[in-house]
Amino acid sequence: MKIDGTPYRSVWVDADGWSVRILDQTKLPWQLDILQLTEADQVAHAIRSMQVRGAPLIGAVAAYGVALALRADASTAALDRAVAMLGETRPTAINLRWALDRMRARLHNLPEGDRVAAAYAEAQAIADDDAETCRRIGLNGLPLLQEIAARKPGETVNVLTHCNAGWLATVDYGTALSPIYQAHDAGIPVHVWVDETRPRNQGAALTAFELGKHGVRHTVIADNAGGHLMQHAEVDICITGTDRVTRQGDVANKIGTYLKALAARDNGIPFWVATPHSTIDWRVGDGVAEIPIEERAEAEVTDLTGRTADGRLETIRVAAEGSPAANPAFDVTPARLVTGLITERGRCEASAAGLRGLYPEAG
Ligand SMILES: CSC[C@@H](O)[C@@H](O)C(=O)COP(=O)(O)O
Repeated sequence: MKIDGTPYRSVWVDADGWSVRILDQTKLPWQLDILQLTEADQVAHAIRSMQVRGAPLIGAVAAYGVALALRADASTAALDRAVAMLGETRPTAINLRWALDRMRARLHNLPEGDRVAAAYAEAQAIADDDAETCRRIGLNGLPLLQEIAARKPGETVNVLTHCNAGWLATVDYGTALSPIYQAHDAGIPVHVWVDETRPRNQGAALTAFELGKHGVRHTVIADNAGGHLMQHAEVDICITGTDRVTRQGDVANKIGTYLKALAARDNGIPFWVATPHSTIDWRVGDGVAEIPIEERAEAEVTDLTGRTADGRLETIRVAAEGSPAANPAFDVTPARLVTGLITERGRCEASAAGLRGLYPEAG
């Protein structure tokens, strides 16, 4: 996708042919900082500190992290160490484990001398696969927005989304935002309600930035506003991304997604979740019981970061001094509240049967 006319992916290999470039997402939308990663430790830090975030993107960046580790030491022990170290950076998004398992499977049995080139090729394949997958998710989600537009000709199609599941969260195009970009490009008058997504404000900062750069009409709302807007017919459809879909169709996503799904159900509004194949965890059934939920630092809740009028980035405390905070970063929306899943293979019911129908070869 583009920023001010320049095309970007959210991760790429530098012109030097080996170092890895990312956009520092802790600085967006205020500064466009491109970081250069040269060691696996830096990749782990980038994922942990959320310089890169979003389930598909952390998988792809971790894959490049393995390549960087092997460049320093191509032994099997180093491969295993890198996979273990990178795999511990964030617990909820299954794409991380999916990408690292794929890297290990590809590289483990190769002679040491062949591993570095093969690691870069595999990481590139993961990144390219993600971009194409997300493009297809857009194509497969587009009819949902076209149907709404056909029901109310000339009127705005209002979509509500949570967190950032756009191109910044993937390698390109995004998941939840991909159908929205397709619809906008096709001339559908789409408008997006952007949940601010406390505590880290990925909606207000990243989704709003992306949509603005693409010229998509949008409005940032407090997380608590969605239910009210739904009650007053201001939302036609909710579309979110996900960090892990279970084989029975439960969906983990950014904290607060579950509450939006409940409000959508109460108001008869379709609640769709866009997911690439790499986000489906066939080993897990009951998402509420089994998906590990990341607990992040209290400071993300007690403090806020933003830009001052004179252009400085500043973090201030908004919670009462001394009050403790809890920060579960994700929640699980049970399949019964999900209208359906949008995948690169098409759309399906959020259920074991629905997923099996699209992925008959799975586990
Ligand atoms: C296509 S991204 C899907 C999810 O990863 C996204 O909705 C989300 O919850 C991201 O959380 P984050 O904590 O910013 O990594």
